[in-house]
Amino acid sequence: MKEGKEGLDTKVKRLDTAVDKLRIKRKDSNTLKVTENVFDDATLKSLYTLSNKGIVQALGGSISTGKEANVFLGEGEEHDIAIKIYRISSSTFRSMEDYILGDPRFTNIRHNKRDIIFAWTKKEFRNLIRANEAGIRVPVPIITERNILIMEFMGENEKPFPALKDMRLELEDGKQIFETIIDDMHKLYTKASLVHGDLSEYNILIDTNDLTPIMIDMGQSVTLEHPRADIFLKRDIENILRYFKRFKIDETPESVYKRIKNTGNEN
Ligand SMILES: Nc1ncnc2c1ncn2[C@@H]1O[C@H](COP(=O)(O)OP(=O)(O)OP(=O)(O)O)[C@@H](O)[C@H]1O
Repeated sequence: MKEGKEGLDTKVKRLDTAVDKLRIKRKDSNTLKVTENVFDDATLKSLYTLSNKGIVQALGGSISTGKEANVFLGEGEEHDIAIKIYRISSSTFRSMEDYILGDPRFTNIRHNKRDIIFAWTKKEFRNLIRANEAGIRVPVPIITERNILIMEFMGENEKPFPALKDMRLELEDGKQIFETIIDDMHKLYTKASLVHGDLSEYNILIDTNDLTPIMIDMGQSVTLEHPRADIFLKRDIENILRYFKRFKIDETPESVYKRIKNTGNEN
């Protein structure tokens, strides 16, 4: 039966099947209980679509409940995946609107909450693609379906890598991570033409095998044409320098700003 033409009963039955399917397969018995408010009908339907496509094989435990989104572990076609679900009931969508409206990639968005959240999800997907193509370590995005973003799971044995804020680092390791982050910010600016916009020790995970920093949470990242791109860049720099002060970094906001924008010494 064609979608849109089915009766309410059929629809509800289909959603029930979706819940059952996910329930049977889910690994963590608390997942649905903890997160009932995430799984509204529309979101369940999207999960069901992703499950039918084989992209989500199973829904795992909750990794995080953030201000706007929940992140779950999932089983993908070949590897573990991270499933980021923006809550339709998110209360911060006004600020989302500010970031979307200054972005020339999203000029035709209708100004209702749902459309803004779907656009936001796509925006994070596209930003991750651009960052990945610029050679920055980010979760490789796989697909979006309305308010759901599926991406590479950054972690091991079903445990996400720790955030930078939770690492205890030796001085030399801290210095090395700082250098990589500035390099990444430079690549993001000059190659991907993006500014992260919310960069801090909270939105950088650390691969514990080789201490590579991994940038995450790129929904709010903006293109350089955005009227506030430069303000966001300066704020990102301030955040990073504030955190890395403890590693006796010999840089100022001005010197880092120059390094990030410098296009002169590319090989
Ligand atoms: N691809 C991923 N692989 C593993 N863990 C992830 C991934 N993406 C996000 N996480 C985990 O989920 C947490 C929240 O992710 P993210 O910052 O993208 O969501 P958020 O809802 O914007 O969070 P917040 O509101 O706290 O800023 C991260 O700190 C990290 O622990």
